[in-house]
Amino acid sequence: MIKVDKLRRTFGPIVAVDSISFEVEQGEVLGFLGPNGAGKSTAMKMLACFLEPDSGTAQINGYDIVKDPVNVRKSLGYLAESAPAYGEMTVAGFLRFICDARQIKGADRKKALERIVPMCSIESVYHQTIETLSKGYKRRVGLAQTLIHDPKVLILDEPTDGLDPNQKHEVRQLISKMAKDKCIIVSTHILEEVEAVCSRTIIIANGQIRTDTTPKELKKEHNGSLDEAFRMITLNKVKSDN
Ligand SMILES: Nc1ncnc2c1ncn2[C@@H]1O[C@H](COP(=O)(O)OP(=O)(O)OP(=O)(O)O)[C@@H](O)[C@H]1O
Repeated sequence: MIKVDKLRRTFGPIVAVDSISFEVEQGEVLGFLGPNGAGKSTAMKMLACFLEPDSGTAQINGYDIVKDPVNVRKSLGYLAESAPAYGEMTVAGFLRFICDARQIKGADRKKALERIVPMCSIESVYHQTIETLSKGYKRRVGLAQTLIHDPKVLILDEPTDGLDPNQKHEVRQLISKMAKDKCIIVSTHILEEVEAVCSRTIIIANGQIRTDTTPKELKKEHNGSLDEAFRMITLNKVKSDN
């Protein structure tokens, strides 16, 4: 469902994403791990057609991100790192706006909203303006926006950022519940999140893929500690670069 082929992006002299290739199948939740500035968000933005690659490409649900971005956007839900939402809109107004943009109308709209509002636990803030919401609720509204058209592919950039432990747990459960029918990439700094929701993990550092394995294997190879695995895999290379 996701096939990434030598995707590369630079910003002036900075190589943010350095020719990465990987595939993700339906039913997989791929954890995208890496230190600050590793290139995770840049890679996700390219997959979601928010940023053009310098070279390379990717197929999402069979559509090419360079040649067919409209169909790519229809096939996927993308939660950006700091989900952009219009502060002055109410949650209800914002979700109606997203439905308009995605051409979800009439009975389908009613069904979509009845599904998504309880799913993301935003009933209590539904008529509140977005600028007055706490960080956690803003994140949940972002998640509702991402899921409203029930896309096959989900690209979630730090979906639990800003949530309290209960909300983190809820969102992880939600991701696990959806996983069977979808193809999901989740970026995170939280190693326990990788264990909780990911069937596979890619560690990226300096724009390159350092490892592509299961969280279980990764732990096994590093004395039962994902923390150590992360440090060894990311810091080692930084040391040898310097
Ligand atoms: N618009 C931009 N202009 C210039 N440099 C950028 C831009 N976006 C990203 N970069 C640079 O590209 C590199 C990768 O950034 P990116 O945001 O993809 O990393 P990340 O792994 O998502 O980091 P974090 O975990 O901190 O969110 C960094 O060196 C960053 O400064």
